[in-house]
Order: sequence, then structure tokens, then C-alpha cells
Amino acid sequence: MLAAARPGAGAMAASDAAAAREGQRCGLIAIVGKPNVGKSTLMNALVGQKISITSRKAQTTRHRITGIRTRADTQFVFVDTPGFQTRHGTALNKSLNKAVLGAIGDVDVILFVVEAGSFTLQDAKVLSLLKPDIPVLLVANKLDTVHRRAEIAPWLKSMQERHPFAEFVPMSAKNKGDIERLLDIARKYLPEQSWWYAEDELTDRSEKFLASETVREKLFRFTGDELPYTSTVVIDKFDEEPSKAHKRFMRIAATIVVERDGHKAMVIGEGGERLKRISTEARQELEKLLDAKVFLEVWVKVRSGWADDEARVRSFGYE
Ligand SMILES: Nc1nc2c(ncn2[C@@H]2O[C@H](COP(=O)(O)OP(=O)(O)OP(=O)(O)O)[C@@H](O)[C@H]2O)c(=O)[nH]1
Repeated sequence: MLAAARPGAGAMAASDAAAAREGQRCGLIAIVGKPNVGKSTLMNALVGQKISITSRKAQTTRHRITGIRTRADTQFVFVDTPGFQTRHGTALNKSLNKAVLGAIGDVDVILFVVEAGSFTLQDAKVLSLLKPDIPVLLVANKLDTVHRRAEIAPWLKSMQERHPFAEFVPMSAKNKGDIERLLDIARKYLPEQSWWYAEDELTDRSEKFLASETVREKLFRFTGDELPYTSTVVIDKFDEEPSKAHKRFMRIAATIVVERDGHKAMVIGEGGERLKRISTEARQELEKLLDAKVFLEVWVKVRSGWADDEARVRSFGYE
């Protein structure tokens, strides 16, 4: 558990004491914000890869790690905060909301992302979920789109009244210098302790997870708002096979699990066209991400009511 990895006051383990002497820092960072403010863009830029990597470690079982960046003396571990759904009360939803509160409840620092110069009711709702005892950095993103720069100073001042933010960072996720500056600022909020991951860690498990995320992304891209968020993707097979023609060959089988026959038809599309596009695009992207030739099979299964079944929700990897 995470708690075990954190030395309590006065009970610093020998290895942590050594790490502290060496000045290693390591900690959890959550990125939160309403849709479309640039969270994914920011995360990918902070991690320094096109797609954020994922893996699970004993000390972070409460979190889904979406990215790790090791820079100089510091390891920044980014955790996922699944969407803030409030509309439905299914088991899946409860578990997602628990994950949100769990994820932001014990991180070291939170990056609260808004669009520079703007603060809406939706932003306020996200902000209201943050506990006062965790430092929150206000990331005023998309500064490059603000033409009236003079208005930013009074806006920042008004933001000071909304929450006791630890820092204010007007920036653009698309600007490399800003990203490094943000890491410099966030570093101060991570405790001195030894790193949890190897400097270049990318496990098989994370690659497998990446495969499910890629299929999921294509699934939702091609079905738009039609498909309920309760649909999920399970990876049934993820094997590396020897190949003479390719330096790396991966055989992957994925199942899209939907709730109703109607959803299945929606995913498959007329004459199987949509499913074909989903798998083709997912395969092309996975070939780049895994640097391998990929053989990808995608199936669609109906599992009626699975979102209401707590045990099954757990078996799909939500806690
Ligand atoms: N001009 C500009 N556009 C940005 C910046 N950061 C993100 N964007 C754009 O804003 C849009 C939304 O970015 P995302 O990273 O997908 O936003 P998100 O918050 O992850 O969105 P959700 O997944 O819906 O929660 C994309 O078109 C980005 O390219 C920025 O600093 N400047």
C-alpha cells in the first residue's frame, strides 16, 4: 500500500534516510480539471512521450499510474483521475467516483487545470472536490490563446479568492519551456524519498494496458456519444511471437464488452465497417507505440448489466 511507502514522522526507514541524503525525491501528482482544458496534452508533455505509460506497483495499488517522468533527482508519478460522473448510480460509477476521491485524496500535489482567463461552474465543481490539505497548483493553461494578456493579472487575483492555491502557473501545455518550469515548481511538493520505479521503466503490463487504452480510444472516437461510457475493453491475449520478417511481432486479442445487443450492432456498424476502422486504427497506432508488427483481433461481446455487478467491475480492474 501507498501508506507503507511513506515514512511517517520520526519513523524514516533506512533506505529512505539514504535517499534523503542523496536528495532523491518521488511522489504522486494528480491532474484534474473539467473536460477539454488540456489535461491529456499536459500529461503527455510532462511525461515526455506521446502516450503516457501505465503500470501498477504494490505501493500504488490504489492508483492507476498513467505516467512516470524521471528528471534529475526527481521521479514524478502521475495518477489517473477518472471522469467525474454523477448522472448514474451503478456500481461502476460508484467505483469510479471512489477512484477519483481516492486518487486525489492522498497525492502529494494536485495540478488543477483551467483555461487561462476563464472559470466556469464546471471548474468550480471540480475545485470543490479538492481537499484543503493537499497543495494545489493552479495551471492556467492555453495562455497562447489569450490575446488580452493584461487581463490575466486581475483574473489571477480573482482566482486567489477561490481557493488557497499553493502556486499560480499561467502557461501553455504546448510550450516546452513552460512544461519544464511546471516540473521545477511541482518538484518542491514531492517528498524526499527513494524512487519507486527504474529510471526508464516500461513493463509488459503497461504495454498491455496501453493496448486496451488504444482500442478504447478508437472505440469512443468512432462511436462518439452514442455508446455509453460503461463499455470497456479487455485484452485476452498479448503475446510476443518469434518472427523472421520482423524484429518484433505481437499477437493481440481484445474484446469490447458492451451492455446491450443494440450497442454491439453500433460498434460493429454496417457490414462490419466500424469495427474494422476501430481495429485498423488501433493496430496502426499500436505498431508505432510498441515498435512492432502487430496482429490485432477485436471482438465484441454483450455482457448485460455488467456495470451493476460489483464483483465483475472489480475483475475488470477497477477498485
Ligand atoms: N492552444 C492551445 N491548445 C491546447 C493547449 N493544451 C491543450 N490544447 C488543446 O485543447 C484541446 C483539448 O485538450 P485535451 O488534452 O484533450 O484536454 P483534456 O482536458 O484532456 O480533455 P478531456 O479528455 O475531455 O478531459 C486539444 O485540442 C488540445 O490540442 C494549449 O496550451 N494551447
